[in-house]
Amino acid sequence: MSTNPPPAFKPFTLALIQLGQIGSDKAKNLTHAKDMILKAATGNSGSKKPDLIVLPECFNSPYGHVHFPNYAETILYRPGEPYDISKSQSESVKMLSEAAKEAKTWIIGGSIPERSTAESDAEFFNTTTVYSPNGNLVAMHRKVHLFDIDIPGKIKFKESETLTGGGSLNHFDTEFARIGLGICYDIRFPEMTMIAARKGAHIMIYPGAFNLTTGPLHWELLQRARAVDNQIFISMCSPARDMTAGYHAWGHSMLVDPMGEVVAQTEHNEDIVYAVVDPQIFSSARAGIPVTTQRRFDVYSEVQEV
Ligand SMILES: NC(=O)CCC(=O)C(=O)O
Repeated sequence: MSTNPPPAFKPFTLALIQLGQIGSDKAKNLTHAKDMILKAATGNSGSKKPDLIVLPECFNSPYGHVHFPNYAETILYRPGEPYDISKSQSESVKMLSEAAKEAKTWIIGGSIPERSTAESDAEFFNTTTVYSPNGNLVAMHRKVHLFDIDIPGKIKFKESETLTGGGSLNHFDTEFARIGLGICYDIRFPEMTMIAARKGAHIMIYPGAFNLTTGPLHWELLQRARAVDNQIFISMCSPARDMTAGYHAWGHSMLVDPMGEVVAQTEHNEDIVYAVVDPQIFSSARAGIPVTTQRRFDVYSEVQEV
């Protein structure tokens, strides 16, 4: 993770694609995702063309641990090293790179199941990749906290049946902001957001896919909590809800500002949410309630290991 000073925070337009039609046919999933990126890139009547487009978690595959190995792609990205897209073994990476170039926008490519190597002893990750407007792959994040839950009678899910958790925290810099990365369940771990905020992130973006049990209770609450605690913007981008799929996503893709207000959101159908990320709210929240300068690290140090 870079420790350079963050870029100046400038207003930018975000487009969250709450993608529908994610089925078992990967080629169709990729074609539809690209079409939606190009549609999102034109903006809507009330907004300018977006600077950054975000896809949801697991956009090229059905969501479920049995599917991950079958849909996984080998990316072989090494942070800080140039990446030759033309030699990439990942069709999703190639599509996202082309889409970023055609749309001339930054893209956070939701997430895909990733295979660490082409060898038989490969590990599998839930991975997001990031593209600059010239189509370069510039950052990657592997979901750190795997979604392993069991709420009797409601939902049981165990990503760790086939996935391994990522081992790093990641952000990237654009010409308008420093952007921290997480994936879905990662939002339940405030440490991650706190570290990103203290490293200068202006916004944390989480491709995600909550469900019909935890979604209504926690989806908005967690985003507002992380936003207020850290006085940064928080956004989560979900797939659309498909009641014929094995996993029912909550939807409600949204952007929350540093005061904890929901700036924009949608319901559960396929949709594109456009929102302006306004640095003025970031500055006024921090000036009015100056917790970022009132922290008592002298007191907290004793609980670091608890
Ligand atoms: N895909 C996920 O990580 C789902 C997380 C979730 O639903 C939760 O309640 O947390």
